Amino acid sequence: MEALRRLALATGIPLGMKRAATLERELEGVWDAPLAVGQVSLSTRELSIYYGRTLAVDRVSLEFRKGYVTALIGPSGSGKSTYLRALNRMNDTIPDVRTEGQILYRGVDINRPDVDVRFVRTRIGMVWQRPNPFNKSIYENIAYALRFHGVRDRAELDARVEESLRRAALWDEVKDRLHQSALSLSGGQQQRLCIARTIAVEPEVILFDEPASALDPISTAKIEELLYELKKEYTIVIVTHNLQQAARVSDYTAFFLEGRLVEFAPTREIFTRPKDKRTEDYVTGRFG
Ligand SMILES: Nc1ncnc2c1ncn2[C@@H]1O[C@H](COP(=O)(O)OP(=O)(O)OP(=O)(O)O)[C@@H](O)[C@H]1O
Repeated sequence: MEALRRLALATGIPLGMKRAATLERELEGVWDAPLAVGQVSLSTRELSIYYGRTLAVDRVSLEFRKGYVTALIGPSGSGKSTYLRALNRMNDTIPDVRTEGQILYRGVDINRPDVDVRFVRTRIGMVWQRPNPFNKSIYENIAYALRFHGVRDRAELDARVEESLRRAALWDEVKDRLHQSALSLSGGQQQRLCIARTIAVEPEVILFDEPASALDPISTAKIEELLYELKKEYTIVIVTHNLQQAARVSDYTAFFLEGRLVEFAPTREIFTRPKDKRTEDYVTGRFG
């Protein structure tokens, strides 16, 4: 039970959840249909999020497309992380949070109480700021998540562990030490292992909450290269404080200020000819 509790904390997959399957039924034949690059996989309409009575995100509407990285930027406290966490219902784990408006995954609203958040989090994965591997072997970090999702066959487990590690650009560094503790890896390797663990359950969208802010420059560069590779197959949303990083890795940028979305545009436009004076002041370092 303790192990399951830890898995729930690390992956956001809640315990003891009855599989309501409402969402799976609604999305039958839809969620696993291939999505072309450029199609919207996730969006929000007028999404507002309150902590108690405090409004942290104010009526934000945005669209996230397959094959692209969207960066969420803005000063501290502008609501980026709160918004990101809402996208796979991770705020449900925080007491007193209220979310209004729609979160549409392939056009179906997942911001409803009858939705199985476990299914949501399988489709929409999350990578946290600090690498959080389990205190288990490298292999088990991934196999464990797969078993939780019903994969039992040893050959299939081996193949999916290898494929996930390859996609996370970690295989060559760990293939000879798969059964060593994940905690023996460097911080950057641990973060790529967490990415491999997220990829293993085959999500469509990956949410990154400042994935490189705890890493050294070389590890950061590896994560950025990886984002470039991953975006070919996924829809990626990343919160970053690092404006150069947003400019390097993202295709679209959303600028948040005081809980509101000020501007959303192709990254190049946000950084070279923003429409809003506040965006310009922020990206040129006049505040924040
Ligand atoms: N668990 C919480 N309980 C109460 N208020 C919270 C909680 N988390 C965030 N807030 C508040 O919500 C607002 C938005 O915070 P959030 O962390 O989403 O902003 P952010 O833009 O991601 O900031 P940072 O870049 O510093 O992480 C802030 O006013 C913050 O104090």
